Order: sequence, then C-alpha cells, then structure tokens
Amino acid sequence: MAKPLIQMALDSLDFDQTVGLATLVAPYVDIFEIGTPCIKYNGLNLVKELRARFPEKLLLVDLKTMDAGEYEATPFYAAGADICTVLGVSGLATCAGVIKAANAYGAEAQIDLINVEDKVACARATAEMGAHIMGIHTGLDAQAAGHTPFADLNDIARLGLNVRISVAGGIKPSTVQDVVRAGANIIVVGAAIYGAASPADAAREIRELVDAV
Ligand SMILES: O=C([C@H](O)CO)[C@H](O)[C@H](O)COP(=O)(O)O
Repeated sequence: MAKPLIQMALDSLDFDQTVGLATLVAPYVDIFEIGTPCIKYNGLNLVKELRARFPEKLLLVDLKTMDAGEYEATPFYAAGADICTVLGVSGLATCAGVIKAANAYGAEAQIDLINVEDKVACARATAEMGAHIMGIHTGLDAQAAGHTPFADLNDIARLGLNVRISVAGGIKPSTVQDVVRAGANIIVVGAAIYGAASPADAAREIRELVDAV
C-alpha cells in the first residue's frame, strides 16, 4: 500500500492566520484542507493564495456541496483545487456533477459520508460512478456528542472499493496509528495540530507516528 498522506485541516476563519498556519506545518503534511467554515468565509482568493504559495502540496477544498455539484465545484478546480468534497447525503446526481467537474480538470472528487444513514450503500454507489476518494467523517458537532469515525472506517475499508479512504474526526497522536492500520489512505488532522501549543511540533509528531506504522 502507498504511504498514507497527512491532511491538515485549516479551520480558522482568518485569512492570514490560515496562511501562517499552513506555512508552519508545511514540512510535515501532504495535503492542505481549506475547511468548510474557512472556504465559506474566504472563498476563491484563499484557494489561489495557497495554490501560489504551495505549488507542491495537494489542496483540498472542503465545499461539502449539497446541490448544483458541477456548477459549484468547477471554479474551485479552475482555481487550483486538487480535491473538492461533496456530501453523500446530497444524492447521486450532485455527486456525479462534482465527479464530472473533477475529471474535467484531472482532479479528484471526495464523497463526504458525514450523516449518511447507509454509508456502505452510498460508498458503493458513488465509487461505481467514479468517485476518487471516500471520506469517513465525524464532524465537529458529532465529536462534541462523543462520536468517533472508527467503526465507519472498518465498515468501508472492508468493502475493498477502488477508491482511496480519507478519515477525519478528532484524530490525535494516540489514535493516528490505529487509523493507518485500519486502512486509511488519507489521515485528516485539525484541532490536534492547530490547537497545540506548537502546531509545527504537533504536525511533526503526527508525521513521525504515521511513518512509523
Ligand atoms: O471537516 C471538518 C469539519 O467538518 C469542519 O469543516 C474538520 O476539518 C475535520 O473534522 C478535521 O478536524 P478535526 O476533527 O479537528 O481533526
């Protein structure tokens, strides 16, 4: 299996703070995620700024698209996004639109399975349509209610679909190696890095733990 990628979730609303945090953790991560609140607040300009500053990094824009998939995602791919997310709960037509936009730019579409009731059925159907990445995601509100992404990860990993699996939701140093061993290809970390006293040290620790598996 290819080495798992580490994705840093940039969830601040502040443009300069986001660019500053990205700069601090850049040596240790593979993908910058512009989180949903951040992209809603800052828009395409932030995509263009990060694309220009970090041409070697993959850039995920966490649009969590719910409708008008192709129309909404196209400008973000055009601005340099490598991956955009679309909600599995949006339905197959919207997911198909984002997949179409991704393919038009040689990029990737990620299905976010957040709040999808039958995650296995959604993963199977969207993988069949050509989705590139399946996102197992326990959102911030669900985390606050005590939920984790681990059971869902096991359910999706055992399907053996022809997609990469991304996992997000409160991943921290004590759990990151279990996530890798359970079959994740992309490990998303937000608060455990940006909430640490030294985000760079926290990112380096995550990198060392992932590489050691
Ligand atoms: O996607 C996220 C959330 O829905 C807000 O957009 C987070 O970026 C994702 O959950 C990763 O952050 P942590 O859970 O803090 O690691």
